[in-house]
Amino acid sequence: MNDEPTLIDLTPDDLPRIKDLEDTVWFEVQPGGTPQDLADDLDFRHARAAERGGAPLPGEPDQERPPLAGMYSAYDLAVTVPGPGGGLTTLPMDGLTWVGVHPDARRKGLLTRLMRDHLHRIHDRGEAAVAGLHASEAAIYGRFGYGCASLDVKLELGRGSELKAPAWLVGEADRITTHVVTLPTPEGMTALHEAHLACAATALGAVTRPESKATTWYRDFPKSRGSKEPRRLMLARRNGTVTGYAVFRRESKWEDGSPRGEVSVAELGAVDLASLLALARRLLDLDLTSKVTLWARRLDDPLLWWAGGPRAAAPRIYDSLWIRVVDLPRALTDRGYAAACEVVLDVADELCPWNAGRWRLTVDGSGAATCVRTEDAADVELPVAALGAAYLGGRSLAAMVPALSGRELRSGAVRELSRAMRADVDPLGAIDF
Ligand SMILES: CC(=O)SCCNC(=O)CCNC(=O)[C@H](O)C(C)(C)COP(=O)(O)OP(=O)(O)OC[C@H]1O[C@@H](n2cnc3c(N)ncnc32)[C@H](O)[C@@H]1OP(=O)(O)O
Repeated sequence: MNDEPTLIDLTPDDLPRIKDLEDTVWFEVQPGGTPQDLADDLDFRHARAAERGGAPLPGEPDQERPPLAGMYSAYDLAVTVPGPGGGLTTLPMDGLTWVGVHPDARRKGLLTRLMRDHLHRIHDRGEAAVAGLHASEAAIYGRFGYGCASLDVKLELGRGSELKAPAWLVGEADRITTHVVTLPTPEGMTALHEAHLACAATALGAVTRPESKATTWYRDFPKSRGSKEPRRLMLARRNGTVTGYAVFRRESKWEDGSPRGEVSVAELGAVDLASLLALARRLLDLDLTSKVTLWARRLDDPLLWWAGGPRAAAPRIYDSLWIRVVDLPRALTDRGYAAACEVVLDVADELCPWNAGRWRLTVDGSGAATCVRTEDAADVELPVAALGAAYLGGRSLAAMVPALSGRELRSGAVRELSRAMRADVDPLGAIDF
């Protein structure tokens, strides 16, 4: 690389060089893909890049615009978090995506510059108090203050697997009807978005797509999906009202003259257990298939236990949503708590210095909190990443504080905070973004 790259806003005019960078970084080239294909996927309000300086290098075409050395973008998402009194609440989340640094520019601190830019811009905009992401590699984002807040539990069930749900629930599931439509028609995408929002509001950890991307999220690229069918949407209805949905696609396979089709379920949401059961029973009984893979479930998922537990459902576990507290007092007061507590936190946060230092977090008996600056002695020292990891209530701060080089300075304070932040159930894995 020649000169130091300059950070710039990206616009639709940059699509050709965005595609050049993306193809080089990810080497997942879509057959027949064009720069214009990326236009709907990017949110140009958030798309930023590092533009390379200097003259073209030997072998490079002399283009009007220099190549990009790195880029990122983000979506205006929402995430469902613990609310006061055991309820749930949905908050804005700035979802980082499209992070890539050119192979020639890597390990020279460019991602570090881009991350500072991203987090400082979120803070300056003041729209979301937390940021989130899916990591391509687990070792990257802890250093930038993100903590892994939920797991992606992948379940694999054979066709016809028996789901041993209680009899009362089976009776209710029998009264749910399901039907399948093909995506991405405008009607299908509208129905999907409505179901997605309704179900996400009832599921801890669920991430929701922005309105602006609702119709384009699942665009179909027939050339690159190979032998897989287009995505399908299964909707569950009770008395005409949609109560759940699944986004899935099948891949036809045959072995020794027998059908061995595979079903991959990218999203499965339900506002109640009966709808979840009805959708799962239908997905497990699709003709010409032998295996159903369900992504982004949770370890205490009823489906896993109805199916017979870990031995039967072969769970594979990955890190799902990484959360970064960007505006600490807002983030800690926007969510609710399971128990009263009063602790002084001493937070380490180099990248977002406005969060660093001592904060008094006071939670009342209803689970609502205040969080104010204080000069009082700290009860707990902890890195900001620990608050991100505990944010959805799925991970125990008591386990994390010593593991993440935190320290308890008042006996019992970590336990108090840990209990207050915990949720009753595990968070669901987040949708892809
Ligand atoms: C939210 C998302 O979009 S996730 C997608 C992330 N993108 C990718 O994985 C695409 C392929 N990889 C890349 O484009 C690049 O290697 C990136 C973006 C991961 C890293 O960019 P770089 O500019 O090389 O990172 P940078 O030089 O700022 O490194 C900062 C630190 O992170 C470390 N680091 C960077 N990438 C990795 C990694 N993959 N694994 C472990 N450590 C890493 C560096 O060693 C460095 O550590 P140090 O501060 O102790 O020296």
